[in-house]
Amino acid sequence: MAMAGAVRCWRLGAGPSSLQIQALSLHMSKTAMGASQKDFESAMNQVKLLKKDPGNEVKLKLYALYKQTTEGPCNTPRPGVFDLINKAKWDAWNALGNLPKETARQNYVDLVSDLSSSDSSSQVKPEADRKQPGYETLVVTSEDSITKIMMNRPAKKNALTVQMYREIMLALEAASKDDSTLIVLTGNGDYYSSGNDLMNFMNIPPGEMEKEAKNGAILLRDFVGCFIDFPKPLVAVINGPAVGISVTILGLFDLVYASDRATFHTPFTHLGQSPEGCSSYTFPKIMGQAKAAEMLMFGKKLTAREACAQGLVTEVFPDSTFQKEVWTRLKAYSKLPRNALHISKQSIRNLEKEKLHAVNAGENSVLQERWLSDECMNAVVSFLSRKAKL
Ligand SMILES: CCCCCC/C=C/C(=O)SCCNC(=O)CCNC(=O)[C@H](O)C(C)(C)COP(=O)(O)OP(=O)(O)OC[C@H]1O[C@@H](n2cnc3c(N)ncnc32)[C@H](O)[C@@H]1OP(=O)(O)O
Repeated sequence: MAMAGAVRCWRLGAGPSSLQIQALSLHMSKTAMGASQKDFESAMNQVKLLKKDPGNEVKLKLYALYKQTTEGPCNTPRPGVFDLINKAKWDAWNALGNLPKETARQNYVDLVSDLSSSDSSSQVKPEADRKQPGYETLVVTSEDSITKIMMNRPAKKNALTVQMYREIMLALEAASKDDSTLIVLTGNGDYYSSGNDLMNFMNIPPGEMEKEAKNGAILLRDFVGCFIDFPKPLVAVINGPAVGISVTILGLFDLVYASDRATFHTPFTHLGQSPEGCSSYTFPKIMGQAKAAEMLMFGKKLTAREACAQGLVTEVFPDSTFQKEVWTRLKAYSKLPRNALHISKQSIRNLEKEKLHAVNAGENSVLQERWLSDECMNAVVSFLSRKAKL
């Protein structure tokens, strides 16, 4: 809503200390002898420096006080019923009745002083301060109502260790309760993720195989369950190639943005394994039976553009502008009405939740058996011995 004079612009400007000093001096002048014309002018300048948009209700109040101070009581005709913005402004001004100009000026200065104080205390912290502590395999940050969960094992192509599955679940749990509007999952480095860390299958004492397979299936059930039940919009920012489970759970995301460098690969048969992440249900729904079979059964690797054409990816961006374009888009989306967005997500998901949990349980019990098979063990040993052969 544009409002002449009083609330013209909200732009980046003075640093916190100068804002605090000006807020303090405004506060001191108002308590001493009533606001002067100079205080009023200074407050008008101060409004332009606010970093945080105070919202339409406050802007209307500022507008009304500004008009009352500079022109006195409202005596212009009420704008027509369809001129919504000017009508709201007129109503706010008119509501001040015969408030004396000096009182309006004082109230304007007081209001700006309060806004400046809260604005300076809520200014954006540097990146290091925004990083949430307590994660070893992730970097979790919150900014612009977006919580970003970044997988952070770039040297291992963000392969998912047991610790990483657990930390992602914890980060999702925290994000479901924080004040963010959107949640992003992305990867650090050249890969989005190379899927399950094949070392998860190693160093298991011979007698413990069945127990470990059972534990793995429980962990996987809970991990995928978090994505099924997640109440807010989930966005995957696919910065590079994605393999295995990092691909299959994409069917549970709301938006998937990919760099044109990304690829999508689910080599389950090659690994003696079977699909998980609810992909045996979501992929045929998303891309049709034939294309899903090519990926999930025959391990066909898709380019980002192919994955987009098949409906798995929302949009593909050139790698050179990927981060800039995606984050501009997400920042705009994060300003949408939060509750409406969350309710829409939940309405869509609730239709499928029961089915998805049943699919998740079924996939995991099949996988639990697969992990004990020779086919699976041979594939893991073959990957791990590859390095030794080089
Ligand atoms: C609790 C259990 C839940 C199970 C859920 C079921 C999930 C299933 C899946 O996700 S199946 C998919 C599993 N992933 C893979 O099969 C990929 C294996 N990795 C590769 O094929 C390659 O590493 C690559 C194509 C991803 C990348 O190749 P390249 O560019 O040549 O890089 P490097 O191979 O040299 O990799 C660098 C470094 O990272 C290690 N690494 C990469 N991916 C994995 C992985 N998935 N598991 C373990 N380690 C991985 C690789 O060994 C190198 O390590 P090094 O530097 O040699 O120590």
